[in-house]
Amino acid sequence: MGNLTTSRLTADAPTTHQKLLAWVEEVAELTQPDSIYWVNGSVDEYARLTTELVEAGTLVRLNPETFPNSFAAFSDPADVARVEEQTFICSEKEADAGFTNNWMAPAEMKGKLNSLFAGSMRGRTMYVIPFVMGHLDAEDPKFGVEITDSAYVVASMRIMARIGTEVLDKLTATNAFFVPALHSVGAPLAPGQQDVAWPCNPDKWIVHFPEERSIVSYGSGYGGNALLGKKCFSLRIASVMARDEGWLAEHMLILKLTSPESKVYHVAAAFPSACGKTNLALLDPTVKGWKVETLGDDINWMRFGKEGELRAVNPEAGLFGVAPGTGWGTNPNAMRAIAKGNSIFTNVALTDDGGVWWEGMTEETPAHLTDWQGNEWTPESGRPAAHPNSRFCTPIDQIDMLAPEYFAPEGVQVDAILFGGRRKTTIPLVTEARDWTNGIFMGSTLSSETTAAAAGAVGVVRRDPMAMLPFIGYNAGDYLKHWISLSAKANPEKLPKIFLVNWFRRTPEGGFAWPGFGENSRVLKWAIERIEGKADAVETPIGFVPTAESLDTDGLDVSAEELDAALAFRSEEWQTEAVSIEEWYANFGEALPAGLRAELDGLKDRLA
Ligand SMILES: Nc1nc2c(ncn2[C@@H]2O[C@H](COP(=O)(O)OP(=O)(O)OP(=O)(O)O)[C@@H](O)[C@H]2O)c(=O)[nH]1
Ligand SMILES: O=C([O-])CC(=O)C(=O)O
Ligand SMILES: [Mn+2]
Repeated sequence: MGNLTTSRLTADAPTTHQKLLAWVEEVAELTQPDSIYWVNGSVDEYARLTTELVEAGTLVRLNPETFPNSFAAFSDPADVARVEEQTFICSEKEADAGFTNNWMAPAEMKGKLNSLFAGSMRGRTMYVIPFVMGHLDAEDPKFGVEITDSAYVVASMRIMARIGTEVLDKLTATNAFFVPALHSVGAPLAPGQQDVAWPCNPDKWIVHFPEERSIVSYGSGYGGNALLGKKCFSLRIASVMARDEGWLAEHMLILKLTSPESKVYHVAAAFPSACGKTNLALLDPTVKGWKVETLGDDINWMRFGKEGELRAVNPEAGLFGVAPGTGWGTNPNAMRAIAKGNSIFTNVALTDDGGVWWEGMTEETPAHLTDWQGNEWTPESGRPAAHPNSRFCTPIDQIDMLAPEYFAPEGVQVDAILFGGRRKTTIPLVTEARDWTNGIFMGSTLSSETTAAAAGAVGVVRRDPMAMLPFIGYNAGDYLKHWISLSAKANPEKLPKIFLVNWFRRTPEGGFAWPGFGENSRVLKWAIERIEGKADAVETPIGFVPTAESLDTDGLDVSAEELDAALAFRSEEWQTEAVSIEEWYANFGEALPAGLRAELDGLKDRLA
């Protein structure tokens, strides 16, 4: 509305932060919303917003007896995953975005975005969400403000991040810097026009300006495209901040492991989207005497501490987990967290008694469901009832096994780093790196089959350095250099050991060679025993792999053939792999750190 004048806006706003006020005014003038609402993050506000979303048909309220205070949303069928093809890093220089990112000159992109956003919020409310990633009482809290015209985004952001009045008050009191994160579903309403349940636009743009540290997202309402505190801020923009400030923003889970001798270890693990982070973070160990507690399931901010130790913090406040495959058998801890309620499910199926269901949730398949597209569904329908990238969004403090250190701004000391991908062949269950640089080599050459978490083909092997391919906010060669140069700050005694893992290798018959999930605790146990100098290993050209006796297989229901298929280093597979790594490294040109080139040369020599 043209009558949202500067003075009225400023008078109503719950802040005196001049930059924030100026930005809110500028966006309102451009996007022309009906009204502006400052999100305070309260329980009452959440109740009101979700009730409105139910009335609008965006949310379905679930049965309060089985899923208290929980809702299901169903997206447009064309808005179900991150859109990597439409994701841009708009640095001043193209070289600073590097070959892994889409790039456009900032001025040109801003021209395009300005025309898309002109009037884009007509007929809608513009919500202003103050948020902080990481702890509000961190030494240097990382503030953001998301402006969005989607109440679904507001409700989801309340689960995923620390938001609202307390954040805004500190942002105002310290006159701190914040990352402006602008989002519109790109579906303005003409006067009297009826809204749809999931407004969005076929034209989608997920844009980052790394020098300005700002984000603009248009056309999608889906998770990673629209909850801008998550991948856009905490990985793409944060990776640039981390490069400049000397830390690491990584796509990693963080877990705490306690051995039978009550020794405490922390493990960080980078796996690409839909490759097992949430599941490992909530693991129910099958090895006796070992305890796992959760710190984070997706994002890890790490820095070297005063004693040269690597410390990790989870900047998020919720889980945005892949629903299919999450079940009472595979991940009971996630199921218990979900059962406490206060969750938003997106693109799952509905049961006849007002609950949710997805493939793999229960052993028995319900006889009748409403699928994620609102159609009648029976086991004979011949299609999945839930979308393969359907998600549960649940507060992290509902996890019974949450480690108390989650609440500590100084984080935890990392003892081991795992890099893992989804590979049918070649990559053994676990390989320990020869040393730190060799471990960075493993991370930089990580590969995985694509999944439903991003739009596009599924099952294609691609290199995904540190599981960060879609999330490095700058030149990937500089990113690898940053990993190497940061290690100079480390206490060599305290550098984590690095391991390459693969839960997804297949037998010749095509099944998974390794049962995965809780059984992955056997691999964690081996890794820790390597750190303690207790477990044996065989040296191969790619690193150290477990001996038959050193991996605890007590009570494991796996045949000798399966175990061999999971564990074996096969020279012929690695001949092919080395060629593929060479091709991958060629993309970096001069930007490839010399130490990593030397690692590849060393591998080739050892394989020859
Ligand atoms: N076979 C097998 N499947 C697994 C294992 N761990 C996870 N999965 C499946 O892989 C899919 C993705 O697992 P998640 O733990 O949600 O993956 P994620 O890395 O957290 O994914 P994002 O949230 O997209 O980043 C689910 O369908 C899981 O059931 C495992 O050890 N073995
Ligand atoms: O970002 C999202 O939409 C979900 C997610 O965790 C991923 O894709 O890695
Ligand atoms: Mn996850």
